[in-house]
Amino acid sequence: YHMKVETESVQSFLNCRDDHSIKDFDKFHFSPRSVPYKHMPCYVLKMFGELGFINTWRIKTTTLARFILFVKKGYRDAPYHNWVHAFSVAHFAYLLMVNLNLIKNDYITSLQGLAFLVSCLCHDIDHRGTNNSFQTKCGTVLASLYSSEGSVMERHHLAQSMCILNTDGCNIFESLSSEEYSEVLDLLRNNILSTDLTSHFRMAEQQREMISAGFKKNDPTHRKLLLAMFMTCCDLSDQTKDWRVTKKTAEQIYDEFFSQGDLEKSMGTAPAEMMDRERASIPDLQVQFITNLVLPLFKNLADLFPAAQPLVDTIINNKNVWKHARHLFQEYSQNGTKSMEILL
Ligand SMILES: Cc1nc2ccc(C(=O)N[C@]34C[C@H]5C[C@H](C[C@H](C5)C3)C4)cc2n2c(-c3ccccc3Cl)nnc12
Ligand SMILES: [Mg+2]
Repeated sequence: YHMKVETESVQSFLNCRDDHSIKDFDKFHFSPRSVPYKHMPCYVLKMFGELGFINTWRIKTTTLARFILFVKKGYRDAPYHNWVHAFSVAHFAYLLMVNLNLIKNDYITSLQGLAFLVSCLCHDIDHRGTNNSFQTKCGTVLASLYSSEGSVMERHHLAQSMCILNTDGCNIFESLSSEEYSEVLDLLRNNILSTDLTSHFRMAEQQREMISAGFKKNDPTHRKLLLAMFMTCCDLSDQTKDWRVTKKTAEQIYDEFFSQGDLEKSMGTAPAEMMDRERASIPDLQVQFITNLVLPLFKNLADLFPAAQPLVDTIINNKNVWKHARHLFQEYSQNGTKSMEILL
């Protein structure tokens, strides 16, 4: 059996070298969800290589390969919060570093870049398809562990990531010096905890001020705010792709949300509107989410990096499609059509 697992896992790292069907992998418009599922681990390895992390941080390829497979295995088969989501979030981190030359123009150091990519890959490990308020409301084990500090799920994702790093043959940071090691773990913690949207709302104001006052490259607070901003951009990067991608993502997210709402109803608690399939209007919720969260965030990014402006334009396009879809939904949902099917 072990032989089978080993050969299978080795196999999953060989086949992207000869996969010439993938073009534009380095471009903002590329959808990482179009990469064949079985090639994803190999493309993660490729991203580490292209960014120079394997050489700079003396990462053993076998260790990195094993780490990637353990991270992949750490994800559950949730409708949205699964390995494909993790791969797409990590891919956007790669796109930011490559297209905005973040390390070359020393917006971030190579160590911060390494931590950034690893954080994206690990940021939702072992997600159960239910959010923080569900953990606290239903008194789950994770809530008993972390609800006093908040960001319950994010603390669990961090804990799971640490477990993998402490697993034999998986510690990709083993060649780092002790101060580099403690810095990279600190970065992992800050990055993963910053993917809690509640804390994003708190930092959004400071990010706005930082951008308008002028970003200072050697200001440690600015660095922290910038990395937190990047993490949220990666987490929401499906919004920067064409309509088909954002529509499919919405289907997966509301599949998860509505299942949580059903669960809450069966437990006798009333779900939030966005979790309640009887009350939620997906186009309205998406217009709000894009207006209140996604657009301000990517406008900040484009203010600092003009090369990111096309992302803002795509987001505005998608928002207009949702606005246009709103009245289509009202018309169709009268006669019970499963609303998302009406959208091309
Ligand atoms: C397309 C899309 N729509 C989304 C609509 C809504 C929410 C959402 O959690 N809203 C909030 C709204 C307020 C203040 C906080 C805490 C709660 C109360 C719930 C956030 C997320 C959405 N989201 C995400 C996403 C990003 C990070 C974590 C989890 C997810 Cl699901 N990624 N893509 C999307
Ligand atoms: Mg998360």
